[in-house]
Amino acid sequence: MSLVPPAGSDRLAEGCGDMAEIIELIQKSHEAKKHSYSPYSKFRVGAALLTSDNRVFTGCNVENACYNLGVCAERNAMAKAVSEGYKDFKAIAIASDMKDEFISPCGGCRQFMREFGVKWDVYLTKLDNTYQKMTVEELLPVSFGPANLS
Ligand SMILES: O=c1ccn([C@H]2C[C@H](O)[C@@H](CO)O2)c(=O)[nH]1
Ligand SMILES: [Zn+2]
Repeated sequence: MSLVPPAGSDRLAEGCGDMAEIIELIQKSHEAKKHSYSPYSKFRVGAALLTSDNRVFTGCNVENACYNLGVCAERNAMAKAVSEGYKDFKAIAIASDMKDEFISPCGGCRQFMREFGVKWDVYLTKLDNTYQKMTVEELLPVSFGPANLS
């Protein structure tokens, strides 16, 4: 587990580009969470996806009166990126309002992530900005992917 300095504190990030990048990504996932449309679960989630050319695509969960049509924050962020021509992903940060637990992506989102490779990073965060970093491979071992169809 690692501790991310609070917003506005750039000191720890100085001289450490990667760290600054991750802090920013986590902050963006919290921003995205503000747009969460979750009147049924009342569980807000935001995601910020970093592409290999350093673009960020954000997403939030979007629920529906027909419950099963709801879409997760992570999948919305990935679909936004892919639909704009970006599918090389470096990392995704996920934020919820949980204080005591790291938000963990659902099985469907893990499979959706896996479509775009297993060697990229997923930052599971808590409200206080502490995070757990896992690769897609760690989240979904022994997975089924595009190569299995060729
Ligand atoms: O990682 C997660 C976990 C849950 N949700 C959403 C789905 C649903 O809208 C709500 C409750 O499960 O949270 C996400 O967007 N991402
Ligand atoms: Zn999901």
